[in-house]
Order: sequence, then C-alpha cells, then structure tokens
Amino acid sequence: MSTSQKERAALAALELVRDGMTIGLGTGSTAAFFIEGLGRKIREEGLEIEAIPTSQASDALARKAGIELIIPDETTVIDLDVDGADEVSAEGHLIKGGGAALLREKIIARAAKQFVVIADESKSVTELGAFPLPIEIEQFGFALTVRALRDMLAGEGHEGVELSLRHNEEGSFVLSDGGNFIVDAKLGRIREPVALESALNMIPGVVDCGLFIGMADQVIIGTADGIDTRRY
Ligand SMILES: O=C[C@H](O)[C@H](O)[C@H](O)COP(=O)(O)O
Repeated sequence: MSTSQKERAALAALELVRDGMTIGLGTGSTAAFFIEGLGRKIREEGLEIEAIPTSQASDALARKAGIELIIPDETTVIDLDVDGADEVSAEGHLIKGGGAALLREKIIARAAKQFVVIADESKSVTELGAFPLPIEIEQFGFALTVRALRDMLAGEGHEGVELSLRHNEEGSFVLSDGGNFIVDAKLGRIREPVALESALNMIPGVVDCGLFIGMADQVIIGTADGIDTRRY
C-alpha cells in the first residue's frame, strides 16, 4: 500500500500521542487519517484516551474507530489537538474551514495545550489567500452582513472581491454544524492576516473566520518521501 502525503503527516502526529491524553480531533480528509490511526493505536497499545471531535463528521468517524468521546467542561485539559488546513504559510498561519468546521476547530485549537497541523505539500504557501477564505456568518440578516464584509474589505484594499455564500451540489446553502452560513471570500493575497482577522471578527453577524493566526505549535507536512516538521 502506498502512503499518501496526508497519511504520512497523520502517522507522524500519532507519535505525539501518549497514554491518558485528551485529544482534539480535527475535521477533513487529513484529520480522518489521524482519527483512524488513533483508533488503531488505542486498540493495539491498550491506551486510555478521551477525545473531543470538532464536527459531526469527525464524531461519526471517531465512534466508528472505537474512540471514547467526551463533552468538555471547564476543568477539561486538552493535551493535543490534531487538525488539517487548507493553507499553511511560512509563519505557520492558517486558512481553515474548507469543510465548514472552522468555528468548532478554532474553539478546540485555542483550548489545546498543543495544536498540531497536518497537511500535504499542496497546502504549504508563502502567503495566504489563494484559497478562498471561509467566513462563518449568522443566518439572520445575512445579506446585510455580506454587504458589511464587502465594504470593510474594500476599505482594506480588497475592492471588488468575490464573496459567495457556499452552496452544496443540490443548490442549498451549506450550514456549519452550528447552523450558520459560510461565505467564501476570494482575496487572492492576504498581506496583513492579523489585522484582517480582527477586522472580520468585529463585524456584527460574523461568527468567526477561517484565519488561524499564530495558533499552530507544530506543522507536519507530508512530502513525497517523508515529512517536513516546522515548530513555532
Ligand atoms: O472545515 C474544515 C477544516 O478546516 C479542514 O481541516 C480543512 O478544510 C482541510 O481539509 P482536508 O484535510 O480535507 O484538506
């Protein structure tokens, strides 16, 4: 069996798992390799692991893999969170949310002692922005929120940016697990991601955006014949 770059990164992240840990489970095709691998590791090594999924999809995968899931309370210590990304910059800043899970992913990444990103080489970029930035917005007044986004982005030098409400193949709006809409913003190039994240999250109606700035402790990129690990 040939190992894909995504799987290679996921297998490397499994090396960070220790008995007794509470682990955040990311969302997407790369995180799925980690979840399946974690299930195998728990069975083979008899580990005591509790996990918190960042989406209904990852919840279902984890249950299938036999991983014990918990709902965190205020005392919960999340030792490790492992998740994929849509783009990873040289500084370790991320774009996430291609699978509409950005809010739950950010809540868990923010709470985790160690946030590890796993990705294939195609996700590694010098500057964020080629991947349309997912922005999660409240359904109420969504058209007004889109207008406010457009106005703010124009003021920040992103005039005429294409903003689209995400639809599925049947033409219905895509909803996040929390029931919100997702707007994809084709920015092309994000020069100041720190300022942009703050400006986006200040707009009433914006629940959160897919910029994860300075959050990753470690990025593991699967390559053709190994891994490239970056620590921040
Ligand atoms: O909302 C989805 C997540 O942010 C994913 O982690 C991201 O889209 C990467 O997914 P994949 O590993 O499938 O490329």
